[in-house]
Amino acid sequence: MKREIRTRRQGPATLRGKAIPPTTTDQRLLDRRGPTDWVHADPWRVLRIQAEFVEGFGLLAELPKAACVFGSARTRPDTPEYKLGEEIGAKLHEAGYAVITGGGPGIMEAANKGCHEAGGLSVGLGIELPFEQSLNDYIDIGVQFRYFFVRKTIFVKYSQAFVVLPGGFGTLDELFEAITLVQTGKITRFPIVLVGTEYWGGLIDWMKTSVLRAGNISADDLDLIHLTDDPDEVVRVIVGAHEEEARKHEEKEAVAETARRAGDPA
Ligand SMILES: C/C(=C\CNc1ncnc2c1ncn2[C@@H]1O[C@H](COP(=O)(O)O)[C@@H](O)[C@H]1O)CO
Repeated sequence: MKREIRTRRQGPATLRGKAIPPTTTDQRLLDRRGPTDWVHADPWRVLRIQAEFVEGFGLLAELPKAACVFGSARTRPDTPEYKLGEEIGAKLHEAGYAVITGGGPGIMEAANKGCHEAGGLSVGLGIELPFEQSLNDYIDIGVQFRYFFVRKTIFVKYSQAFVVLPGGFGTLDELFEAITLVQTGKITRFPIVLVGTEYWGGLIDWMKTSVLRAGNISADDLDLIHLTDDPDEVVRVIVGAHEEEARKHEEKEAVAETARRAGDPA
């Protein structure tokens, strides 16, 4: 007579006899008792990080072409910089771009406002900070991130240009990240426009007199940055760079097509 062996199937695994645990996977999932310190452990964080990427990619996958606008979180609405941010937001929309910002106050709010009120698509990628802060009121699509580095990836992935108005450490961080990505060829088709000749002039001069002179960058690297005060010029630089890139792309495609035909006797 055949011996009856206690068997448990657990996903793809088969467990028999003493290998069978006292509870099922579902029981363990649904039972709230037990330690909770795993919530603060790195493997669980990795899943949260993954979830932020999934959320961001999913929400923005169908975003049309877009430009990021960066600048100080502290700029007040009654300042010329705020007005400039609004104007740039509106003009980017008129040129066919969605506007992406960090979703906060100051220049971010100004650019979102300009774009939104002009009828454009205004996006805010917020960040969880030690103090309570909600997304500004002029955002059509918003995401709140836990992790700065995930948010930065999303800024770069879903925009085709960076516009940088006067700002502090956060703005400088975003500016230099963008320059580094373009300089190292990690991103292409990516105009970077600094707005505010008086504010940024000193930094550009220092790059020329110190950084370039020391040989730490090349003269070409400085060409990656455009500097202006004029919102129309901001848009002209971006549109011009993208048209030039599209032309180059078409040329390349035409050369490839000719080569394909030449190698194809049909
Ligand atoms: C300090 C204040 C609010 C901070 N809130 C922010 N919300 C969203 N994004 C922010 C915030 N602060 C910085 N950032 C990011 O950095 C850039 C601005 O930094 P800066 O140091 O002010 O130049 C900005 O582009 C954001 O992406 C006051 O209420």
